[in-house]
Amino acid sequence: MTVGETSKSSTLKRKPIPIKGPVVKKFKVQTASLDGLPWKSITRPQDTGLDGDDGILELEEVEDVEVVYEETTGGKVVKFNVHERPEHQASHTSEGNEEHGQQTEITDASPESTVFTSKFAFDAKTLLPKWCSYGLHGHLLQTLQNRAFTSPTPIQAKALPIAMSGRDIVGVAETGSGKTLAYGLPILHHILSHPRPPRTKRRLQALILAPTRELALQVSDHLNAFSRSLEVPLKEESDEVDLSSTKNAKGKQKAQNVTSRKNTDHTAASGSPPLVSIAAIVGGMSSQKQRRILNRGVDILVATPGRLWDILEEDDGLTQQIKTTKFLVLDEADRMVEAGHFAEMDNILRLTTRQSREDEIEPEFSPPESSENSSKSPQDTMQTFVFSATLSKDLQRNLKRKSRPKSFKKGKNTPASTLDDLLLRLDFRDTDPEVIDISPEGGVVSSLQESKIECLSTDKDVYLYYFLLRYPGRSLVFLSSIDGIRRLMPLMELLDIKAFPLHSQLEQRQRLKNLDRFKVTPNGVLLATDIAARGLDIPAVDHVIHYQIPRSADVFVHRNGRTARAMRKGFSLLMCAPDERRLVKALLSNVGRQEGDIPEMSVELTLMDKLKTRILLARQIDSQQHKIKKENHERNWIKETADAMEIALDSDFLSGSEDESQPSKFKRKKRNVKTASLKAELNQLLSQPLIARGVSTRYITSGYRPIAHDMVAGDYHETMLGLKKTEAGNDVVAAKKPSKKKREQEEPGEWNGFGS
Ligand SMILES: Nc1ncnc2c1ncn2[C@@H]1O[C@H](COP(=O)(O)OP(=O)(O)OP(=O)(O)O)[C@@H](O)[C@H]1O
Repeated sequence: MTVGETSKSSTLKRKPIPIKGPVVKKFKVQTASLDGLPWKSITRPQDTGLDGDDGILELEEVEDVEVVYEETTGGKVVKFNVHERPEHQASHTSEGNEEHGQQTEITDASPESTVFTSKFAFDAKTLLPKWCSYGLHGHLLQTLQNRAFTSPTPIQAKALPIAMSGRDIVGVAETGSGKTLAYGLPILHHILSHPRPPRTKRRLQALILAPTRELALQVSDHLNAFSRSLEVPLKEESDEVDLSSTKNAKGKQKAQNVTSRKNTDHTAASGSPPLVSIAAIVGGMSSQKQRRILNRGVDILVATPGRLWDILEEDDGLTQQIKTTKFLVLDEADRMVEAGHFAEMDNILRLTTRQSREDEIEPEFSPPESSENSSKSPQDTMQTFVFSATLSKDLQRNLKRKSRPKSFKKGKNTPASTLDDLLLRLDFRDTDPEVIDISPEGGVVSSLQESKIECLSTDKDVYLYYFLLRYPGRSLVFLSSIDGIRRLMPLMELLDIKAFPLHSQLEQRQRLKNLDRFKVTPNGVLLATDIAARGLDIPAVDHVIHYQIPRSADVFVHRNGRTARAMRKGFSLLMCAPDERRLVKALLSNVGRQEGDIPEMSVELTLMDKLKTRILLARQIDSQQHKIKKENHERNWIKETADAMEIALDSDFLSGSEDESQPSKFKRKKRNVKTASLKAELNQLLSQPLIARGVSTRYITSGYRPIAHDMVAGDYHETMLGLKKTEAGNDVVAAKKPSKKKREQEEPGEWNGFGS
C-alpha cells in the first residue's frame, strides 16, 4: 500500500512475495498502529537528484499488511494486521533503499551492525593514486572510482587532510568546486569506520544545515549516492585496499546475499541494512513521516533550519542527539541568514554549544527542555565545518579569532541578525579552526567566460531571444521579480522556446517538476528568481543570463556558479540597461572588479529588426489572450455567483448583445479571429529562417556572405543563415574601457531598439 492510496474494499490484499523453495511457512499476525507499520521508502533514481517522483518528496510503502474494518458499537474501526515473515524472507522486503533518510525496519533490528568490504580486488594505490593519501574508507574509494572522480578538487585536496585529522574548517571555494564531498567524505568515512554496536539503533552522527529545501535534498542525494553504492554485501575482503579504515573492517560480519554487479547502484538488491542512513528534513513532507524516519534512527541529518526547529520543539530525543553529534556543517552559511533563518539557526546552534559556553549566552529563544539530562554537555570532539562560495575576509578572520566575544547578554553586545553575529556563536572545539579560502579573485571561476550586453530595458526581450536562438544550449535566466517571469513565460511559449518557470510562488512540487523538465530538455530555458541562485547542481547548464541585475555581489557570484561547475566550461551574460550601470559598477567593485573587466558580446544587429517583429507579434497575441481570459473569467464569475444566489441573469448578459459595458459576442469573436490571425502571422515568421544581411539564398556561393562553404563544412547556423554555428564564448569582444565622454557619444549601432 502506498501512502495516499485509499482502499475501496474492506480488506487489502498484500502483494505476493516471491519465495524461493517449496516450503512456505505460515505468517505470524500482529496488530499495529498506522505509525507502527513497517513503512519503507520507494526508491527514486539516484542520478537525477530531485526528480523521479513527479515532485513528490517522499513516498513510503508497506507490505504484508492487511487492512481490516471491524464493526464496533462506536462504529467502524480500522485495524492493521502485520504478517510477520519467516526470517529468510525478510531480506526480500528490505529491497527498498533509503531515500532522504528512509530505511527499512530491519535497519535497526539487524542482528549485528555490518561492515562491508570490497568484493572486487581494488587496487587503490594504482587506480586512485590521487585519493590514496587521505586514508579514506575503502568503500568510499571504490565509489569515487565508480563515479570516475579520479582526483580530488582543490577544496577537497585542502580540506580532507585537515578534516580527517579531526580539526574544524571554514572553507571558501568557488561555486561547483565539490564542497559537498569536501565535508561529506570525512563524515561518511567516520561513520563507516565506526560501526555501531550490534542491535543498537543508529544515533545521529552529523547535522548538516542548508538554507533551502532544494539544496538540502541535493546534499542528501549527493551523499546518499555515495553511501548507496557502498552497499554491496560481499564475501571477500580485498587485501589490496591498503587503508587503515579497511583494517577496521576485518573480523566483522561479512554480508550475505552476494550479487555480482559492476559499478552500479547496488542498494536495491542488496537486501541488507544501509551502511549510512541519511535523512533530509525539509518542508513539504508530512510530519508523521518525518517522525517515523527519525524514530528509526539516522546517521546523517540534512535539514533546513526552519523545519528542523519545528521538529525539535516536539522531539526531545533528537534534541539530545544533536547535543552530542560528531559533526556540524553549515552549507552556504551566508544564505542561511538571508533566508531569514536567524532565530531557528541560533536555537539549533545553541544545542551544539558546550555547557560552559552556553551559560554565557542568555537565551532569546527558549530551546526545548529535554526530559533526559538537559545539562549534559555535548561532546568535546564535535567537528564544525562551515562552507560557502562567498564568506567575507573579515568574517573569516573573525571566525578564526581566538578571542571571539564570549558574552551576548541582552542589551549589551546584543547581536543583530547578521551572518557575523550568528557565525560568531559557533562553538568551534578547535582552538584554531583552519580557514581555507581558495575562492578566485572577484569570485570568477576560471572556466567561466563572462560577457555583457548593454541595451535599453525595453529591448532586453529581443536580446534575450537573440541569444537563445544564436547559442542553443541549456540556459538559466535570472530575474529579480516573479512578475518578470510571468510576463516572459507566454512570450517564450509563443516563440517556441522551451522555457520553465522557477520561483517561490510556485508550489514545491511544481518547482521540482520544472527543475526536472529543465534538466532533461535539450536547449531548455529556466526562468528563475534567486531561489535557484545558490547551491543547485544542475548538470550541464551552458549559459547563465542575468536578465535583471542581481541585488548583491554574492548573488552575482552564486548565480554565475550554476554554470562552469566541476571545471566544465560555462558562460554568463549580464544584460545591463543604462539605469542599471551604477548598480553594476557598485556590485563589481564589491568584489574588487571594474565594469570594463566584463567584455561585451558581439551581436548580429542586422537580424534584430526581424526578431523585434516576432517579439512585437508575440506581445500582441499575449495581450489579446490575456484580455480574452480576463473577460471569460469575469463572465464565468458572474454566472457562478448568480447560480449560487439563484438569481436569473438578464438574457442580454447571456447573449452579450445589448450591454455596452460587456463585450458582445461579436466583439469576442472578432478578438478571437484577430488573435488567430496574429498567431498565424507569427507562426509563418517562425517557420522561416532568419537571414543575415549579405546572404544570397538563391545563389549560396554569392553575396558578400557566401554560405556554401559553411554548409559543406556543417558549421552553418540552422536558424540564422549567414552565421556560423559557434559557442557564446567565441563571440565576446575584447574588453575596452572607453572614456565617459566617448561612451556618452556612442550610438547603439544599426539597430536603435524599441525605445527609438
Ligand atoms: N573530485 C571530483 N571529481 C569530479 N567531479 C566532482 C568531484 N567532486 C565533486 N564533483 C562534482 O562536482 C559537482 C559540483 O559539486 P558540489 O555541488 O559539491 O559543488 P559546490 O562547491 O558545493 O557548489 P556550490 O557552491 O554551487 O554549492 C557535482 O556534480 C559533483 O558530483
